Amino acid sequence: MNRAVSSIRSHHVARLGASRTAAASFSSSSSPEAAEAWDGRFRLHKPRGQHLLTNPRVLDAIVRRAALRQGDAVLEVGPGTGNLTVRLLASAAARVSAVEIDPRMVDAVTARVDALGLAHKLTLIAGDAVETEFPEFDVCVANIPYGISSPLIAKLLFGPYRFRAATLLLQKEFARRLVAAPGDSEYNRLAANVRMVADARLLMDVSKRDFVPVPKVDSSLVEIRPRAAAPDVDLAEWLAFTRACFGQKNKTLGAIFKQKRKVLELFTRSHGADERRHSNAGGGGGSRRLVALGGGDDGDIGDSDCNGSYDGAASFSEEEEVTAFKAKIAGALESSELAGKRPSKLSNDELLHLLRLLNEQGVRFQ
Ligand SMILES: C[S@@+](CC[C@H](N)C(=O)[O-])C[C@H]1O[C@@H](n2cnc3c(N)ncnc32)[C@H](O)[C@@H]1O
Repeated sequence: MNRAVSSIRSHHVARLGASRTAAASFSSSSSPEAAEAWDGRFRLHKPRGQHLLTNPRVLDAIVRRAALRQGDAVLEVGPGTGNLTVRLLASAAARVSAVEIDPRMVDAVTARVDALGLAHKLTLIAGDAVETEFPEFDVCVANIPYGISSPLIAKLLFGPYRFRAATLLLQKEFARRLVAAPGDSEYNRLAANVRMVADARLLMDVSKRDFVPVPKVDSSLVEIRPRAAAPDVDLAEWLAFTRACFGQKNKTLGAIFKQKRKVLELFTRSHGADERRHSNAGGGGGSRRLVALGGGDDGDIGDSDCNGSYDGAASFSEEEEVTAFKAKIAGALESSELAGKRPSKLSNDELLHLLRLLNEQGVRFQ
């Protein structure tokens, strides 16, 4: 979110009559499939996730499942040549803002929307959706490049945005991990973090044959609804805690938090956090960290099981302190009765209970 928006093009040129004619031509019953087909006018870049969704019935279904309301402001990420964009523009939505990284796609969607007389409803933002500040929106509807799924969802859910729902087409396996519940074989940090702030559900599966060029993977449409009330936890602390827990999700929590390296890492961090808290007294540092997480950070909320690395070592004089610190961690685990449990089997309430006990003992993750 730190980088400036590279350019914004707003179009206010069309007449309403032209929009109505255009709107009529997007329903699958009246539009020939050729309207969505790719004519090969330039090379599509697979590393940019440029797989265009060309099945009009699937495109119509996505807009239907998004349940747009009269007057909605819609955010689309990666409009490509505009197959979804034109349907969003023809819906009840008042306006669509679309963020596209590839200038060739920006030109393609601009020309198409101009020709349909719908440009007055579209704001096209040329830039990287992970870095670019989004305008206000009510709903996000997008067939996104799958490579940015995790940072984009982190930005939507842990950034400053307030919106009703995001209806996103995602890689099928990623979608399954996103909606997994505690105890499911796919349950993971991503799902735990999303569950903390939102409800996520699968809407439908989409075959890879509905895209051009055909990708290696199938897709699923997912709806993510942020909860109205913010959870009663410092989210930056929670995200750092789940990183520690799920880094080795097949180990028990007792085994994870007994490791010398982990204890030393937490010891150093907790002492650093104490110093930061004292120097920041009354400063509201938690929320500032969260804003950074929305885009300036690595945006990771758990799609990769990564272990934090730590290269520090305790000096002799610290050894006793570290031993006492280790005992505090063990004490918190014991009173939670979760030492023998794997994080992937636990609900967020159980994990949150453990985090609170650890925090009470002065153990900090952020
Ligand atoms: C999967 S295609 C979807 C195209 C179109 N929405 C459709 O359904 O046919 C993803 C689009 O996102 C664009 N894109 C890739 N990375 C992006 C990023 N970081 N920010 C914004 N757009 C990006 C690609 O150029 C491409 O147009």
